[in-house]
Amino acid sequence: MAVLKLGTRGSPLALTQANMVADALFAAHGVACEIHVIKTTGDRVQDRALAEIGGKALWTKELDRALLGGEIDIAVHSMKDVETIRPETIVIAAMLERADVRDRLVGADSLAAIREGGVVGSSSPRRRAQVLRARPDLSVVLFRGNVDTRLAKLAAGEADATLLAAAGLIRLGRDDVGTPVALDEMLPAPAQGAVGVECRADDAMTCGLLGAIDHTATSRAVRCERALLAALEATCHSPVAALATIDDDTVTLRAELFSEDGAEHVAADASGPDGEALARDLARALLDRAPPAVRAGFGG
Ligand SMILES: NCc1[nH]cc(CCC(=O)O)c1CC(=O)O
Repeated sequence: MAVLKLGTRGSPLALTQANMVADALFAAHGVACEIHVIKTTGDRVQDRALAEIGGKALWTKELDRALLGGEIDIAVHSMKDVETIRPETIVIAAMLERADVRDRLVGADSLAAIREGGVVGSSSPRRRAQVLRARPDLSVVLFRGNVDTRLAKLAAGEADATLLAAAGLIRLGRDDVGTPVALDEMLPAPAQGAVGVECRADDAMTCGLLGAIDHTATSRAVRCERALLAALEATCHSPVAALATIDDDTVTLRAELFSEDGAEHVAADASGPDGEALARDLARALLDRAPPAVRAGFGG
């Protein structure tokens, strides 16, 4: 194998993550990667909520096509942006070790410190519901674009505060930005902080190379969180937070579902040896207890 053709989106965060994968492959096998930047629909459309224009497939469709067409050998994604159901011809063959899973609040030291009636910028249904749950007096306005675009909107006064994933900020060397929000206050999005690498299902050699850079605990946790999304039939509109942690052979999954306006929620947690079975059971328990306004966000 001369070089592996690595496909990625072109945002600064995507490129940083692509280079992390290239470095890991070089360290493990001495294999070099050639980085191919692929523009996705999600990168082009910046003025509407993701959920409104077609969901997470906006980030993956073009990379899937390049992968299946042989233009690239591997595709690197933020796992948070990868749809729950993937084509059978593509496998998620590795995940890098997960970074800080928390959200960071930028513009205020805590949600409680935001001025009465203030404005938070976010386009995530989960963050919106969590913010409104904690502070029903706030309003949440649409904020999209990459990390720098969002910080520029904040600096321009379009909102009093915004929320960003700590993982993205840390990987961009912006660890100085914002204050981490405690997990008890704000559970993250499923798969937040994890970088995944996909290859063609029939490309055994590349699957093998990727297997060697897989961080097992991260993969187990993220697969559990993704199994929860599948069992909930969550879409990109669904306000859902979840975090799986691994302790020896035991997976612990915490999850919370919200109504769109954050006024209602259900939360639950469970532990067991089989993360995916655990996720299915927890999904059923959550949906059984969910009031109609929460239930409305799930089930297709
Ligand atoms: N939806 C955008 C997105 N996808 C992944 C990250 C950050 C990195 C990660 O969570 O792995 C972000 C930005 C954000 O939420 O602040």
